Amino acid sequence: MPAPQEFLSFVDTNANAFIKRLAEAVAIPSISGDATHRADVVKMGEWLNTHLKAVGVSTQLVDLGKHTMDGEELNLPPAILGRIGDDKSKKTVLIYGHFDVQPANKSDGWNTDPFTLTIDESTGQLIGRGSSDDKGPVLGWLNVLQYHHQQRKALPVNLRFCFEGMEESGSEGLDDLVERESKPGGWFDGVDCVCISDNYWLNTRTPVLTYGLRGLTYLKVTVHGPGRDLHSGVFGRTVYEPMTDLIAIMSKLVDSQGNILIPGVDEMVCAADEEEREIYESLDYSYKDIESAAGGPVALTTDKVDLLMGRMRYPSLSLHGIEGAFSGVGAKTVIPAKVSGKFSIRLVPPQTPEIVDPLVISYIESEFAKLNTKNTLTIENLHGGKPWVADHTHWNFEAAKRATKAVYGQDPDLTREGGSIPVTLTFAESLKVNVLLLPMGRGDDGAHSTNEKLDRSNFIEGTKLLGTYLYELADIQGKK
Ligand SMILES: NCC(=O)N[C@@H](Cc1c[nH]cn1)C(=O)O
Ligand SMILES: [Zn+2]
Ligand SMILES: [Zn+2]
Repeated sequence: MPAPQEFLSFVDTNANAFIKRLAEAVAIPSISGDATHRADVVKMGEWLNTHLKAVGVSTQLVDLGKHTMDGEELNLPPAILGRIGDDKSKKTVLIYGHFDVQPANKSDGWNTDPFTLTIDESTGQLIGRGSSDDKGPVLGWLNVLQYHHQQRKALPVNLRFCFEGMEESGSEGLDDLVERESKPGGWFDGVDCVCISDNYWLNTRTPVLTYGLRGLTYLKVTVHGPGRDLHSGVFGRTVYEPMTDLIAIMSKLVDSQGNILIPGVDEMVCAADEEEREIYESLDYSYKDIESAAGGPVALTTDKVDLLMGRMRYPSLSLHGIEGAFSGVGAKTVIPAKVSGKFSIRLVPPQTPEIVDPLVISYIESEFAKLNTKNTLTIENLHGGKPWVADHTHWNFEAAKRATKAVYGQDPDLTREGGSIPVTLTFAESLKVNVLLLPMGRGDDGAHSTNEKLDRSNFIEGTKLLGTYLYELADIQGKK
């Protein structure tokens, strides 16, 4: 059953109203990683809940309890469960998305206010934090629902929803909820497949379906010693300096070619053979795509296969920042008393945080011991998640392939994503069904970066894609 022409025309006719709704969502700075914005994450959840109910979805806000962030105890933002349709003759699809965003300040280098959706009429870009990750895709589902509700059309499948407000901060509390609701009689009982729209095309041209995600382990290494910050003229060359020790440690984690220096971590992953390299060779990609998305000529290599494998099938270690270090303007001559280095490792099968963390911790401790310092070291895991790989020959992917061909007139590339959505594996394992990643945005959207954008055409055609996928699912031979 192809998507009705009436649906496709409805999306075109209502495009400006959909963009206006996206602007409302972007205006709520729902930054999950910043305690001062916790009320905004809750507000964003309430906004989404109201909009879901307005298009006929029955919802429930679920309290996920409390957590501690930066030493402060906070209420976790409630998750939203939704359901619409209970027709036993139809497939039941679970949709996941998140309504929290990464931090953003104009001073980071944004050309516009990050929380005011700015429409660049010359390029068609909708610029604002969360436009692509993940408010645009979540609102894409609202757009699909609006058509069916307003035009009194039955959906081709039953839908279940799970939206959370902590994805950018480790999805705390969500695994327990998913495991509980996947049991018989739970909210997700009867789900036949899962669809997540929360990643990106590889480039700006070719739509993709994604069948893998890297896992993550995020670590914080703290070095402290002096009782307070010190004057470097008075104390320099007389005391062990925490920042010097931390930089020594951080510099031994990864080299400038991206090789992970922690013994056993890179070695855990087998090398790709020729047959596997051919899979990457077939993808529409060039080092120029990564350089234009990165905004500079900084690719590690011009070899497309090595670049793609670096992103999709090998682990990577990135240094993110140093808390407690002097970072202001001017030339403060301070010796910081306590500094914390933050870094993460993207993991691929067979790596998990449980396997990799002990290697990292024992390596850092042994390197720290070599420094012969009197300072003290502590290592914490801030959060993590396992990698995930799915069967891309499943009917769930086949439906998405047909939908992509119908909307974009081209076959999608099949990719593994370099990022992480930890709950994906939880869905796959708890429900024992296929999970599909069906991205809306392009590879140069700048998710997590400055000037994040979603192209107007990706929002509008992407909405058509999500709706068309539901019609193709209804049609396809599979369970039900
Ligand atoms: N769009 C998915 C995404 O951006 N996921 C994050 C998850 C995360 C983990 N810790 C902080 N964020 C990612 O960085 O891959
Ligand atoms: Zn996301
Ligand atoms: Zn993200």
